[in-house]
Order: sequence, then structure tokens, then C-alpha cells
Amino acid sequence: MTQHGTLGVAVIGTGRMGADHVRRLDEAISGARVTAVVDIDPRRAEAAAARVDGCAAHTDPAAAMAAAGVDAVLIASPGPAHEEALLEAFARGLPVLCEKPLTPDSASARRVLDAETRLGRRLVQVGFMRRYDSEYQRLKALLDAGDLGRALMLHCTHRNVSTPPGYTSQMTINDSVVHEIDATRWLLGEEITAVTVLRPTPSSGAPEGLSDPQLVLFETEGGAVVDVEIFVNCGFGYQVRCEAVGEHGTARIGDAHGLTVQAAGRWGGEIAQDFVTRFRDAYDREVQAWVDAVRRGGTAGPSVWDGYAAAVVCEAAVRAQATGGRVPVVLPERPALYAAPPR
Ligand SMILES: NC(=O)c1ccc[n+]([C@@H]2O[C@H](COP(=O)([O-])OP(=O)(O)OC[C@H]3O[C@@H](n4cnc5c(N)ncnc54)[C@H](O)[C@@H]3O)[C@@H](O)[C@H]2O)c1
Ligand SMILES: O[C@H]1[C@H](O)[C@@H](O)[C@H](O)[C@@H](O)[C@H]1O
Repeated sequence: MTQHGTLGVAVIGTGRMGADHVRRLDEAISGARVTAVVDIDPRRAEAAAARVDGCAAHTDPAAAMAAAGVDAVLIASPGPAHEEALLEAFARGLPVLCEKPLTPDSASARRVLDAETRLGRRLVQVGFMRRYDSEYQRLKALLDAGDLGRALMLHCTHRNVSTPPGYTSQMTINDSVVHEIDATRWLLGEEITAVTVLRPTPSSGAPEGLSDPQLVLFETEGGAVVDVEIFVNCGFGYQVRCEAVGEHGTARIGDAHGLTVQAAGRWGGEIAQDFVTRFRDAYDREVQAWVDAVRRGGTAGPSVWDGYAAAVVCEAAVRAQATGGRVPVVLPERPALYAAPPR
């Protein structure tokens, strides 16, 4: 860190999310500056570096982590590249903000969990940014206060306009529903114990071979049931909603519709088209919370345990997708390093 305590950050992966995090760290976050960027595509790395004074462009994550002025790492490469970058950061004792998913399968997530446990201190915040969304935070506060009584059900909707090339049915779980898995664990403070996936006849707007939409059902250890409509080629907007049903009432978030216009016999609002717009404030708060915690010498937010538990549930959901049956989720005992419940 500089003598003023400014955190030097290396951003790994400068695609859609990484480039937005570089902009965010540069424009919206206090106490940090981007000192290095990394992308296996050198043109992307150079384009991202060009927008920040004194920022170096790399194609090798390890070289960037070894560079002078790098105190912490933000990983925004695709999920399969996360494990290698995380283990490299652990070897150097560098704090990490790792975009979701922690890793794309439970075996690699377990290796990361074991490596951090061996280290004996938590270095990672996982990018489950919904925990930083003001609406999700209000819903969580309401549930924690007990105003609705015991939570019985969550009804969730997760819709994307379209999917990028190469997006598979498994990715609807690992890449998209992973957010609802974390949100369920966090909102209810309970682990998920079983998953079922129902697949209606695909929409004619779904790419060949993609099951879209799907209905994913979770059961939790406290007996709550959660349904998630995942529809990633809905064509009309980016929508993330959650309704909690408790013993004494219900509460619903995600209906924001921007400017509403009433004219010529019609009423209408706006629908965000992507996550960058819908969750802009949440990403800002997530990254600021990470920077603040690291500058204080600690970590905050979703942990490697949360990333690992999500990976185990994802794997059960992918099995449930294939079999059409109910698949139990079996988690090992939580290591003492992650003693606090999923809050
Ligand atoms: N929290 C959210 O809402 C959210 C939204 C979008 C993406 N994400 C996550 O962010 C990550 C990146 O997603 P994206 O949409 O920006 O993908 P992307 O494909 O747009 O960008 C990924 C970039 O990483 C680079 N890359 C690939 N392998 C690399 C490696 N080993 N080292 C360094 N760079 C490498 C690619 O060249 C590319 O530029 C994923 O983990 C994704 O799940 C999170
Ligand atoms: O990687 C993205 C991202 O995580 C978004 O938040 C989610 O809505 C998309 O479905 C997913 O593909």
C-alpha cells in the first residue's frame, strides 16, 4: 500500500465484468487504485490499462501478482480460471475479491477451501453481489427482525434478455442460479438440503439444445421451500425478483421499473436490460466493502465456504436437471475458520 494507505489492485480478466470493475475502482471507489490489469488477450489488457494512469498491462496473472504496487487481486476471469489465480494469490498472501462462481465445480472449490483452511486466515470475498443490493438488504433485515414470522417460502424470478454463444443448460445453474443459491442461504440463514429441477418445453427463443426456461426447487434444513424461475433468453429484459412468504405476511423486491409514463390510454415503465444496470449500486457497495475491509487488514462478505457450499448445491442441481428427480445435498462439516453461519 502507498504511504496514504491506498490499496494497489490487480484486476485479472478484463472482459465485460473486469472492465467494469476497472472503471468502478477508477471512478467510484475510494482508497484503491488499479495498478495492474491482466488478460490472456493482450489487446483487452492494454485497452483496460490505457484508461488508468500508471497501470501496467499483463497477460500472465502470476507476473501481475508479483509486480510492485500490487497489494490485492480482483479476479474477473471466467470461472474455470479462478482456482489457479486463487491459489497463486494464497501463495503470495494477497487478499482477493473473486467474481462468482468461486470455481465451476465442487472438487475445485474444495481444493480452494482446503488451501485457505491450511493458510489459517480468510483472504477471499466471493462476488455474490446481491448481498450488497439495497432491496435484498432490506428484505434480509425484515426477515431477521422476525416481522414476517418464520419464512415458509421464497418465490424467485431470474430473467436475462439473451445468452452469449456457448452458454449451456448446466450454466443456467452454475452461472445464473448460483446467485439464488447464495441468496437463499443468506436470506434464510440455512443450508439447502435438496434440489429438484423441472424443464418445460423450451421457448422457441432458446438456442438449440438449451433448456430454457427451467424451474428449480430448493428445500432447506429449516423446512422452507424455494422456487426459482430461470429464463435466460426471455428477450425483453433483465429481471431479478424475490418474494418471501412468512407466517405473518409477505415481502417482495425487484419490481423497480424506473420512470413510469401514463399517456394516450397507456401506463408503462422501463425494464433494465442487463445486470450492469440493475446491480450497479450493489457492485459499487460490494467493491467498496472489500477495499475497506482489506485496508483494515481483514475480509468481509461471502466467504470461500459460501462459494464451496454454492458449488455443492450447483452440482446437485445439475444432477437433478439430468435425472428429473429430487437430489439431496450433502455438505461436510464447516471448518472452524468459517464458523459464523451464512449471513
Ligand atoms: N456478479 C455478477 O453479476 C456477474 C456478472 C457477469 C459476470 N460475472 C462473473 O465475472 C467473471 C467474468 O465474466 P465476464 O462476463 O466478464 O466474462 P468475459 O468473457 O466477458 O471476460 C472474461 C475475460 O477474461 C479473460 N481471460 C480468460 N482466461 C483468463 C485467464 N486465465 N487469465 C486472465 N484473463 C483471462 C478473457 O480473455 C476475457 O477478456 C465470471 O466469473 C462471471 O461469472 C459476474
Ligand atoms: O454471469 C451472469 C451474471 O452472474 C448475472 O448476474 C446473471 O444474471 C447471469 O445469468 C449470468 O450469466
